[in-house]
Amino acid sequence: MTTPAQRTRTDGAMLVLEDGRVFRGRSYGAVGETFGEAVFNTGMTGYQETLTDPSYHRQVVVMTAPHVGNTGVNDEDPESGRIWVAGYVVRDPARVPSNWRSVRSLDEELTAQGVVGISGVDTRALTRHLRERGAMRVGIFSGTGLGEEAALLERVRSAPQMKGADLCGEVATDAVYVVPAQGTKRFTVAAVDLGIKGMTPYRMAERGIEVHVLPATATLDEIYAVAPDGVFFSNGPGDPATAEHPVALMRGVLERRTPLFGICFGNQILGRALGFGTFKLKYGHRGINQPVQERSGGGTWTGGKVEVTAHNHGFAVDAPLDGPADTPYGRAEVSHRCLNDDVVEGLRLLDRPAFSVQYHPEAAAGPHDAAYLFDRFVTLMEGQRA
Ligand SMILES: NC(=O)CC[C@H](N)C(=O)O
Repeated sequence: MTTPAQRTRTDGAMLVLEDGRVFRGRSYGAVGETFGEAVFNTGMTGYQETLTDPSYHRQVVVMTAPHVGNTGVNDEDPESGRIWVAGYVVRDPARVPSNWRSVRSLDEELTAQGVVGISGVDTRALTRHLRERGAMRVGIFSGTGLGEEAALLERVRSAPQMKGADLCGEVATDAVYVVPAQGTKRFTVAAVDLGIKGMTPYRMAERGIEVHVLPATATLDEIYAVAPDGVFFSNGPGDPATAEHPVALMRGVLERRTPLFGICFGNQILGRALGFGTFKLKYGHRGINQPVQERSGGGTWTGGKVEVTAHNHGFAVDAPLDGPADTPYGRAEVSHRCLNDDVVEGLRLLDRPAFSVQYHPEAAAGPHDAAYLFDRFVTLMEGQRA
């Protein structure tokens, strides 16, 4: 393997999109080749959290922020034990990282983890292309992987699609683990790991919740064996239309009327459990400054407040924005919508203790506008005890 120090900055790399558009740049991270779905992330900060978010499994992430790697890599910020993105595209990588927590450069980290990237790409032009044409398959090639454009294009076109991909089983834990409550334990939550980010159990733990993280293949009996006050369904990669087992599990939880909270993939699973469809967005939402409005009112629901939120989703729920709909589990309404494009960003049951959001209240790196959703989950569990 070529180390970043050995490599000359002129080592060429090529990015080939499924529709035939090609971008040339320099090798960044590991040398070799990789395939995935090309998506763009508009966050100006949080590249470590992005890289290690399991929901990015099989995606090649294009950063719109022009300088990436400025603060290097530390051992505290990862959302999981490894980098999950399939490939990484940046414009201008930091040559000298600078931060008091930095232990190595991002280039070194990508290389050590075998993640193939490309730098020196006009990421603005690439992002505009993806916005116009939609997310699509892509390949990055460097070193001996560089070859005839036509042959490379052929290989990109034979890579798997994100639509129809069933990926939770590839990223979720195999064994149960427990994240202890901080301070006095108040509640027990069973969290179904569909690709959970490390910050999520932490946000619950700091509210006195002991979190039992269960594999995506867990059964309803295994969930109830921990005597949960609430059940949580996490974020995760792939197409929610394939997630038959999580949908069946969630229906079991809804039938028992156990307080339920879902994030991102968990919101899509709730949509499906209620009988709504899901669909693929043209290019998705990925960034940390998306405006979302809470539509639901009453109690702790604000009926109009706008929050700035972190997103990473390429699919969405198809549910009616105009008022509650009847479902097998009572009335359900769209609780939140994205102000950019009216995409459903949250669901709420009116007759059972269950809600979910499409975005990320655990939000590392920030913003923390939506942290109240964890308090709302606590309130549901308190209500069930009363
Ligand atoms: N972060 C997530 O949970 C993503 C959910 C789903 N894989 C999507 O892309 O929409």
